[in-house]
Amino acid sequence: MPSDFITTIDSDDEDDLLVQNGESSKGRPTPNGKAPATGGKGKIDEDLNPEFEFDFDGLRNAEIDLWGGDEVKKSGKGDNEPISVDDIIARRTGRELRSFGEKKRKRSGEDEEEEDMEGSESEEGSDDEEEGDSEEDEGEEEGGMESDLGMEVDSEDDEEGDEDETDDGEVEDHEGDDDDDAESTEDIAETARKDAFFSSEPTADDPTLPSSFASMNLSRPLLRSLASLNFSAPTPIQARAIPLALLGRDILGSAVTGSGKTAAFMVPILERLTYRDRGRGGQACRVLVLCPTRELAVQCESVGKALAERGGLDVRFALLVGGLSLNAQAHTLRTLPDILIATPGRLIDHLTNTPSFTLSALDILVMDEADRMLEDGFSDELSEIIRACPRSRQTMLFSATMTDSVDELVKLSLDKPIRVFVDPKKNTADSLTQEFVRIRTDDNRGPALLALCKRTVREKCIVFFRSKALAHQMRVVFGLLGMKAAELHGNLTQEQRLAALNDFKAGKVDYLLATDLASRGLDIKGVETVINYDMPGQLAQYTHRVGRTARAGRKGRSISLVGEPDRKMLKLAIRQSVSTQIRHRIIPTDAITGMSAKMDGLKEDIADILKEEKEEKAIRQAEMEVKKGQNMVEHEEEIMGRPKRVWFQSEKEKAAAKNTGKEGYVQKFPGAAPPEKDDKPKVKRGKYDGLSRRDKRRKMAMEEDAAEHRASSQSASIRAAKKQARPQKIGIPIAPAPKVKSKGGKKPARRSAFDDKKAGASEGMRAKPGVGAVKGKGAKKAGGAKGKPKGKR
Ligand SMILES: Nc1ncnc2c1ncn2[C@@H]1O[C@H](COP(=O)(O)OP(=O)(O)OP(=O)(O)O)[C@@H](O)[C@H]1O
Repeated sequence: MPSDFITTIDSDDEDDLLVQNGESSKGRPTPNGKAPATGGKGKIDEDLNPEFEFDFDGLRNAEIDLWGGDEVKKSGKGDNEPISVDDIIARRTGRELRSFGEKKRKRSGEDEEEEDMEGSESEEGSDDEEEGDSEEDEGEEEGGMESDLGMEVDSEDDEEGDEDETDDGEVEDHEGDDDDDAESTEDIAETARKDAFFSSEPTADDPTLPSSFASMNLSRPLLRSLASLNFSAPTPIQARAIPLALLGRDILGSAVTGSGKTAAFMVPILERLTYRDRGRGGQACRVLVLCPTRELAVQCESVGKALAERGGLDVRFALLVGGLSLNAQAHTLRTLPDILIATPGRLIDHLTNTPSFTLSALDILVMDEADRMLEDGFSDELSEIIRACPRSRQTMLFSATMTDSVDELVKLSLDKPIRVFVDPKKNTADSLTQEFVRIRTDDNRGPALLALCKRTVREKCIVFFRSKALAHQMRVVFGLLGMKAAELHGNLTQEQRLAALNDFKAGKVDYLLATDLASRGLDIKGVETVINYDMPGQLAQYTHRVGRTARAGRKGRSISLVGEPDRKMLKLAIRQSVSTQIRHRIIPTDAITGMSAKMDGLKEDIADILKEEKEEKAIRQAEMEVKKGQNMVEHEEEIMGRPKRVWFQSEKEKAAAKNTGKEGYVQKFPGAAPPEKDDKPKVKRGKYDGLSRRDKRRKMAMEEDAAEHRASSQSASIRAAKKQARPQKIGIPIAPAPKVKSKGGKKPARRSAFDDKKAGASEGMRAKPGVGAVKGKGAKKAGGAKGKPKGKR
């Protein structure tokens, strides 16, 4: 591997990458007035995927409001307005925090506002120092890229490097003929299983792939809608997946982050719903889209709604996610919405507790970020959901890091799924530049991040942390240093989570300090930089994190702080990327030491702010308790009269499932860091020890509920009610097809409820002859819904 393989950025100047990007550099001062470094830049421009030549002048996402869904707006503020760390900081420092954009506007508009210039002056000062610093640094950082990052990146060299690490599982893979033999036998067996499991239809190099949405025979309203969203041509995954999805095929879809996978399943869903039977009895929940996080579900719903509304389609959605009102959701469910977008936990809650809600008429099941959903952590919930879905459904799984491991997929009872993997060797977008910063000691991590943000990455940046506590602490530090940040992690209320996203999206804050909660699927326009404060434990996580930028053909960069323990992950990350996308960034030592001193000076303030926040929280909590008590007194009858909820998993079970998931995932990725384990000897704890009062009460209530439920016949009556309320199959009743034993002699032929004779399978799916018409033999599913597309062999 040649040592000049990776470009070294020898100062933390504003990288040329974003300055090149017309939209992002607008109005931004070029630090030091330096000409941007040219290394590799031209190459990136040339490498821009031509398939993403869309019109991106802000129209698209400006028009799809991803975070402002009705359900979200409903959660009003008022008495329970969350505590703002920014307010506490402002009170202490006597200075209100402003975003980078606001500061810039102020600076250019009102020169007299000297006090606002303070921060920016010091920023400029630090920029002026950069050149000298970086030169010094070059001297310090001897040995170029390889010794700096302590590794080689060429595949051959990698193998050599690996051989040195005798205790490395990866090395063993390369060592010894016996191992190779065993591995290859395993490979052959696995390949044979895959061949038997998946459909062998070629999709990747099919010359008949549609080059426009119009040639997919989509209905006019949908074409109108796509045009109004500026989706002028299908992305590669859309061109491959949409025609197959319209035919009702089970699909396993994978393409790099930000390549339009959401529309790849949403468009065919909407198209097929256009032809559903709307008569009495035809109404039912027909489509379920499962997402691993609430935010992703909100986003997915917004994309679907935007597509439907713009085409004037009469399709109703329901968002079933935790953190939003259960009652409102139950109410919507009673109206039998067509498409459910849900997170697993809340969906199961409704399946268990909302009378008459059932998935028995479901036609399409989609799992977004499916590899995540297939992890052990979701296993129980997933099995429960799959059990509730009819076998005859169509199933579509999508993810940028999709697995085609048969072991994991069998539980979904797929029917000859087709793998639609766009460029499976490539996991990151061509327009992404990945930078790595070597961190010598962990103490330097914080200062390095702050130096980077203070001097270089001033806005539109997501910073990923491994822990919620760290993300929160950093927010305080950012605030004290005058940088406006929001945090996004699981310790926040749903309202706070969505507010953080909205603020970031609107540019009210420059940094989103997040945990992996935000790593998957989120499509936030204009994110220029993703910083990994630490390397994540799994490669897939890394791929998704950095995939929050450089989406849909736009440019973006990731900057990862890499310490010694992250070496393996670094190797894996480099291995899966195009070499021209990799850079080594050096942050001047002076900048780090300076920042370190600043952080030391802030220690007391940080502790005080966190304490003040805690106290405020406690006061709010107490106030809430009082309110609750009052409510209880005033409305006791009504509250006690409500049916008791049944919980699918206790908190303990949930935690256990989560841990299994973590461990399982780490095993799958040999380079991954082990899950955080508590090595301390376990002291036997009381049942409710360590729980907050709220959690303790909740736990007690749950236990009571569970006990009562076992004794009562409630679930039986719900089941009976559900059975009664089960919607009829849509369309004209079709005489049951004579039972034909398939070759394997096991599964009965599938039917989709969309395969309505009246609409006609080919009409309903718009599968015109020659595009995807159903042919007798290939029509595996009832009505020929899953006939193989003509001309695709
Ligand atoms: N055909 C198209 N033309 C133009 N823009 C598109 C097209 N399809 C999707 N997009 C845009 O591309 C962006 C990324 O889409 P999407 O969020 O679906 O990506 P993804 O592949 O699901 O990413 P991830 O793997 O991170 O979940 C969105 O802003 C979307 O509006």
